[in-house]
Amino acid sequence: MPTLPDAEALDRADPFAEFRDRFALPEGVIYLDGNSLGALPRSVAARLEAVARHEWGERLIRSWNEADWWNAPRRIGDRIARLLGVSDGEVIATDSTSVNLFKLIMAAAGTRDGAIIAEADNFPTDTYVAEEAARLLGRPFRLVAGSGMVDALVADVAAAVITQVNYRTAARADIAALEERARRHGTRIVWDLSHSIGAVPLDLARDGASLAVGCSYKYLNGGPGAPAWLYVASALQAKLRSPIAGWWGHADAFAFDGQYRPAPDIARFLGGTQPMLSLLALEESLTLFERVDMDRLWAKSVRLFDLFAARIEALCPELTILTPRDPALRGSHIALHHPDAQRIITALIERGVIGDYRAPDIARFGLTPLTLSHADILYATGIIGDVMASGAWRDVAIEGGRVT
Ligand SMILES: Cc1ncc(COP(=O)(O)O)c(C=O)c1O
Ligand SMILES: Nc1c(O)cccc1C(=O)C[C@H](N)C(=O)O
Repeated sequence: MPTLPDAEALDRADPFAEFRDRFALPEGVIYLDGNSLGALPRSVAARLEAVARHEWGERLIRSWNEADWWNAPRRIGDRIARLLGVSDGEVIATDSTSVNLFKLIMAAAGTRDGAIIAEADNFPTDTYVAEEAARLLGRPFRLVAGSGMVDALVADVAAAVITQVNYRTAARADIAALEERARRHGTRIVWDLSHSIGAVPLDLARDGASLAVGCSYKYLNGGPGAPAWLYVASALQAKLRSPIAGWWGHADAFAFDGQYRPAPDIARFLGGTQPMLSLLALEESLTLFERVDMDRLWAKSVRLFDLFAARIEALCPELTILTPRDPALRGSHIALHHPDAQRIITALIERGVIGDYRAPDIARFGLTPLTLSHADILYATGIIGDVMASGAWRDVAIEGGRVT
């Protein structure tokens, strides 16, 4: 079993060690939930203060032009595009993931007849939105097990919603293989990359993906409720129509034209006025990624996972690792099965190890390479081992409350 000297040796060779100080993490906490809400980058707090006091407080409405607020969704989209492996002008930062899913499913399914399908084991918002889109369009709707998606991409399917990294198990789908199959049948896939972006290396252009959405408050550290993003490959942009025709998506917004004409480009997927404070917080957090090589970041995630998994296997025979062991088949969190996962997570949070619980029986731990050291994993797994060996979790009262 790996021990502290092993972890310290890995920390000495860690190319991302300097990033930890860029985050404002509280003392006495090992934060293993960056896959749900990313930690606060110190520079984001400073930027928010400057934007509020100066750009809003002093420059007032002039900041739409002077501080280029108006172009923030595109500007931030271009930064996100680099993490997706696509080009400038193909991504826009806006709305929530749920709203962006709605826009892209309606747009994609609107180009041809056919059913809408979604994964039965996906994060519920994806299935809710897909089913409602099918109802609005009068199309058949089918739920498919994630593992059955390849076979489900058949000729009568207009659009499929697929999440690359599953929110519970972290199992990772093969974008290139699914796109290849979808192309053969003229089906469009809307990818949800909420648990992928900023965690696993992505190359959507190479893999043939043309539509995607995702969150910014997880591995991108954009803050609670940070604006999400959407990607539409440039070749498709003029062919797809957003179901939300708002003035920010108009070809000439300041003409205040009575007739809606969608912008010719990615801006047609904007609705109304965008949340500037949140967008600029996200813009600031993305500066962290400017100097991050995603392959190297992923290599650190793999080291953190291997360390975590080896220690859990040695210390906690009652916990079963649900996440695939092959790095090519998973994302950057680890899921452990136990019938009393909620009590265990609550006991760990009381001891400063913050992970989360997903009903009914999964304990989830995010392995975010920018904020975690290998020694953190050593200490955290040591505490998990103590809680399991002592049975301390059995005394935890669950009072109808939820653990997010
Ligand atoms: C796969 C996936 N999609 C979407 C969401 C959330 O969407 P929204 O930002 O609209 O709440 C989450 C997590 O909250 C998620 O895990
Ligand atoms: N988006 C969240 C929220 O608004 C409240 C609590 C948690 C979340 C999450 O991000 C959940 C997360 N997508 C998950 O993977 O379970």
